[in-house]
Amino acid sequence: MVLSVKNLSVTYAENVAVERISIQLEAGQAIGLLGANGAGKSSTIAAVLGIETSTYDELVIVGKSPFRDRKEVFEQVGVQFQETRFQDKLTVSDACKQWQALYKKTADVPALLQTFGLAGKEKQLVKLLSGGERQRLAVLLALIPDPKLVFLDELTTGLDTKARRMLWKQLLAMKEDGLAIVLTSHYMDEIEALCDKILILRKGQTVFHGTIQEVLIASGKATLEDAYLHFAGEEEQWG
Ligand SMILES: Nc1ncnc2c1ncn2[C@@H]1O[C@H](COP(=O)(O)OP(=O)(O)OP(=O)(O)O)[C@@H](O)[C@H]1O
Repeated sequence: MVLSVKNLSVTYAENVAVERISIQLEAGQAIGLLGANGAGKSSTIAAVLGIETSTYDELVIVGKSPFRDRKEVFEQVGVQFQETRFQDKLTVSDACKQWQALYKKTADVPALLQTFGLAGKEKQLVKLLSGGERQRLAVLLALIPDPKLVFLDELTTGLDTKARRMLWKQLLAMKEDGLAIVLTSHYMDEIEALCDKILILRKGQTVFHGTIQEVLIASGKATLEDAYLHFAGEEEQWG
């Protein structure tokens, strides 16, 4: 098991942001964490990584505790955040080198640059990359540790169709090689392309956890988008 979370809750002051969430993930599997804005997806990821305080019955990530074995977990887990911030004078090559320096063992960076369509852009300032290129760089950096598990937050927001397809293809190939993925996305085609199972949060509560086929049956809807809206409580109202 690459990730085992049992009954994890996150509370801010008196507000419960996530209540008793459980996730089990094996090597080569991907789970989609779904929910409306504010449903608790980012809080869950932060808690699983040990960045946010939480209560839980079990929290084991790549066989370790994110608190006691922070270093070992860090070496084997990649994280792509929604908006990665880069320094003004940083080039693509500098960013890769800085990231590589953080890890003992790293993936083949020139190969990753090729895969992500950034070969030839090594000397360009990160701030001058297009939004989509910067997004691809953020995913590339998350893969530099050659992780067993990667957290991808809003993976292809802002990417064009071709870039999205290329990224999916690459991640599917990495899954075949055993990479486990926790993905948050508001795009249901992305979830269908990459995920073996989904967990839908609504105001911090798990309202569905299962496969895509199961969510269609349970909701009585024909498409994942309709099934998602049914469970996430986004039908016909804000919030
Ligand atoms: N540091 C914090 N302090 C207090 N409340 C917080 C904090 N972080 C998040 N929250 C609240 O916890 C709830 C869950 O937020 P979270 O960011 O986990 O949602 P999300 O599902 O990731 O949303 P989005 O899709 O908008 O990124 C929200 O009500 C949010 O306002």
